Order: sequence, then C-alpha cells, then structure tokens
Amino acid sequence: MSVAALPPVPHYNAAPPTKADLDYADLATIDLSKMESAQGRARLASQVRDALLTHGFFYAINHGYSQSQGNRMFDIADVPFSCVGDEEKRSYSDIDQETGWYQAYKLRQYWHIDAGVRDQLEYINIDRNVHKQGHPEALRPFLPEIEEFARFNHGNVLFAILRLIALSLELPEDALVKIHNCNGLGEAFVRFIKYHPRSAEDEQKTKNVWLKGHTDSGSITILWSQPVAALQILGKDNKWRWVKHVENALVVNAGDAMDFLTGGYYKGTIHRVVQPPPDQQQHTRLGVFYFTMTDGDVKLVPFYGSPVLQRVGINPRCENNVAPTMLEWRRERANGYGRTELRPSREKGVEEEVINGVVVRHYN
Ligand SMILES: O=C(O)CCC(=O)C(=O)O
Ligand SMILES: [Fe+2]
Repeated sequence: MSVAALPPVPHYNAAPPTKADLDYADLATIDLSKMESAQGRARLASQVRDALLTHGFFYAINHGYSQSQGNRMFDIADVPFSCVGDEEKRSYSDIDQETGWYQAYKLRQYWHIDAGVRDQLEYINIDRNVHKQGHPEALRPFLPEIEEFARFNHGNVLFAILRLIALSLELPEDALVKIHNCNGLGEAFVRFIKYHPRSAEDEQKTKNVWLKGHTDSGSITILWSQPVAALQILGKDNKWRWVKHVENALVVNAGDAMDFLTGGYYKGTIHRVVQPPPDQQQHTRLGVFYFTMTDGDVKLVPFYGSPVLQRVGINPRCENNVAPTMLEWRRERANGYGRTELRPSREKGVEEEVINGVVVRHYN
C-alpha cells in the first residue's frame, strides 16, 4: 500500500517516557536481523533458550517494521476507543459463551479486580482474519492495514521466534511453525488496549494493581513496546520488576501453551499491570499486542521427541489422556477471567482456579 493512499488518522499523544528510577527486569535482546544464516540462528536460539529459562520475557529488535509504521499503528489503535461512541461499542461487545471470545470489545468495568473495584481498561480483539467479525464504522478504513500488520506479526515475528524455539529444543526448525495456523484452525489476533487513569480510592483498594498477575493462555505474545511504564514481571526470587520501554522493540513472552508443549521447560511468565510512576499518572496507556495460539485442535502435550527435553526431564502439566486441546484451554481460561470466584491458594497473595484439572494461579 503506498503511503499516499493511506487514510488520515488522528494522532494519539502518548506520554513521554518516565524519568522515574524503577527496578527494571534485565531482559535479553534478540536481534532478528541475524536470522539469515544457520550460524546466526543457532546463536539466537541459544539466547532465546537462556531468556525463556531466566525471565520468560525478551526484547526482539530489527524486526523489519519501521518506527513510523509502528507509530501509525498506535494512532490506529486509538481509533476504536476515541472515535467510537459507547452505544456502538456496546453493539460490538457480545461475549460468545461457547468460545469466551469478545466480539470485539471488552468494555470498561467488565471485570472485578479486587475489593469491589472494577477494571478501567477497554480493549478490542481483531482476529488476524479481519473478515471474521464486524467492525465499528470508524475502524473500517484501517482494516487493510490491520490485516497487513497481523500478517507481519505472524509471518515475520512469530514464525522467526517459533523457529528459534524449535532449534533451542533440537527439534526440526519448522516443528512449531507447523502447528500455528497451518490449517487455518488457529486463532491469533491483534489486541488494542486502552488503560484509563483511576481514582485514588480505587488505587488504594486494589494496591495499585490494574490487571492482576497472570500467564497468557496461548503460545507467544508479542507486545509492541510503548512508553508508559506499568507492566511488571514476577522474578524467580518472587519480586516484581518493571519492563522498560525500548523504542520500536517488541516485548515477547511465552504463555501456557508453550509450558504444556515443553513439559514445563519454558514456563509462561507471570506478569501484571500496575499504576504507572507519578510522572505518567495523568496519561492514558495505549497498548498494541499480537496474541498467538497453536491450531485449535492441537492437543497440548509435550514434544517427547526433543532431545533437550529428554535430557532435562519432562514434567507434563497433566496426564496426556486428559490434556486439553488449544481451543479447550483458551475457552476455559477466557471464560473464567475476572468472572469466576477464585479460591485462596496456600501461597500468600495468590488465588487459584482449576481448569480441566490444572490449577491456574492468579497473583495479586
Ligand atoms: O498492558 C500490558 O502491558 C499487558 C497486558 C496483558 O498482560 C494482557 O493483555 O494479557
Ligand atoms: Fe498478559
């Protein structure tokens, strides 16, 4: 698409990066421009393995999407929130009870966070096949670009990362690529989230937590780095650390599906969203994400053929005969989030729910 032909979009004014001195997680950076040679991929695969074993999060840079293309996608991301009225939003916000899928908005205040306080974030999910759902009028001119963006995330970023992960497990390079949408059954979607500042009372009641600690249910999540500090990850030492904004970088993390597929070797890292530091508290926070899953019918059992997994030992999350498919797992997790009663866990500050016999923890 030539730039001249692009429809105009209002500019979203993001907050300037914070000057606060925060305790940042020390995340590795994977340089995707080094993917070309087999030697480069081998080196990156070993970096990805270390990153997934230590933090479960890493940055990806030199992905091929320019800074100005990225900025424009953030402008587009604000359209479904700023340019669509409440009534139209509501008309696109049905949740399908069968699949747990939002069509397409999650409106503000739908979830219970804590102590009677409801969330102040709205989001919209857009399937990579943008024709699968209806869209509010203001967003329609941007659908070709969103579709292209989804294709970029899938083919250029996700597939590169899945190749590196497969190599890190000493599996054929395409072992994971093959089970991500090869037959069109897989779900993967772009998500735009807008977080609104909250009242002092809500902040106090929820101890500044905006989105409780959780793992993502899919395989890989790609977060397009943005300047408002609020995302934190839980370290092995049980301490929360902030994720630092890196201009035009991607923040990549593994979710539950990767944990199932690797028998616990690459665990989904627990992360949460909290109130930003004082110099950013008056701003909204706009996020652009790409969530991915294996094909829906893939049974989430470990790759027993991986020599690496054989060496370290495989700890399946559940018995193979009751292992959920990707679709079953996502459906159960999506239906439960913020809507079900959680039971206290033996661990302090943790609540849990049981899905298909597997305990899912929610961290405060
Ligand atoms: O807003 C963020 O940075 C993270 C959001 C998130 O964790 C999620 O939507 O699963
Ligand atoms: Fe998440």
